Amino acid sequence: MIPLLKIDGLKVSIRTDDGMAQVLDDIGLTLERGRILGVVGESGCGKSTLIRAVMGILPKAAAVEGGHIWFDGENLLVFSEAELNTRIRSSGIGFIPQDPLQALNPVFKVGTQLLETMRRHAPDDGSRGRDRQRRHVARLVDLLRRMQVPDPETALERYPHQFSGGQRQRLLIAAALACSPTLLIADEPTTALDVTTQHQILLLLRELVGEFGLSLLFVTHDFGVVAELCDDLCVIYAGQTVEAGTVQAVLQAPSHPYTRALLACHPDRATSFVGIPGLVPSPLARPAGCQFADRCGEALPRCRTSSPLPVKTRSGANVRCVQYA
Ligand SMILES: Nc1ncnc2c1ncn2[C@@H]1O[C@H](COP(=O)(O)OP(=O)(O)OP(=O)(O)O)[C@@H](O)[C@H]1O
Repeated sequence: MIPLLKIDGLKVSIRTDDGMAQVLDDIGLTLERGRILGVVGESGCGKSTLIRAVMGILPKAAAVEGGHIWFDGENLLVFSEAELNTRIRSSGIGFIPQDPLQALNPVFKVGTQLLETMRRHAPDDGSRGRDRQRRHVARLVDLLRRMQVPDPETALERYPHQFSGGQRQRLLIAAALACSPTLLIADEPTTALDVTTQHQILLLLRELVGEFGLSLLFVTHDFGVVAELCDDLCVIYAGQTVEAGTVQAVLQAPSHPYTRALLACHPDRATSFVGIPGLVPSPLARPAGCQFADRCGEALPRCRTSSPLPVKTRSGANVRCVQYA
């Protein structure tokens, strides 16, 4: 069966006052049906731009310079705005944002906001007017009950501030599911939550993937979350996929020096507070050769001149590093 989402060779640049920023430069990933793929990378690696490219909401100054985004076998990059609206942003892909407080307008009731999303994006089921509205309310109440939001019948009448952070995130998961998508994209949805609430939300997401037959693309910088939630993992650095494989393969035997450096920084593994020295290169001034070479403890002279392509290692993961080329 073809994967639900497959991205290959994706290149995106953004026009800025200081010149063209090469933000994505050869991103590749595969999300199989019914699986959870974690996309990991430091701040500034291009995770949000990748999500925007998949959802067709890149900024106007952005240009896709190469590659494909295959969704259910169709290249989203050739879809018109109208097709993206009716087929992708509605029933195709559901999005769970990082910050529910920012995503929900504080002055409108939760029901008003979620129903507006459904009014605009829910697939046409033949119902009209009040009948359609009644169906949407019933679907939302069912979903809120499933998300274990307290008093789901009255929740729609409440305002965002009347919910806790974890409950607000559950509201947004319900909103993302309301139009019955096949792909869910979550952008660090548990970052602002305490550890217990984070664990509950991750558990809920895992259950929903099985129950609703979804695939989940989960963006995070936290390997702990990846280990707990994901089946597969794609590590990105400076707009490139540097390592991709099953979570088991990559976490047990990380091949790319960047993956190893990121893992060494994780609180569960680090013996003291450490970080990777140096910064992600600016997309306005990408170095020649391997993008990680300047920060890599294992860099060889040729790393600064040759740009390796991803190759399969013995663990089954794909790695972009001259050591394996
Ligand atoms: N509209 C834009 N104009 C100029 N540069 C941009 C724009 N959007 C993103 N960039 C640059 O592209 C790079 C990747 O940004 P992006 O937000 O995709 O990274 P990220 O991995 O999601 O980071 P974070 O985890 O901090 O959100 C950064 O260097 C950023 O400054």
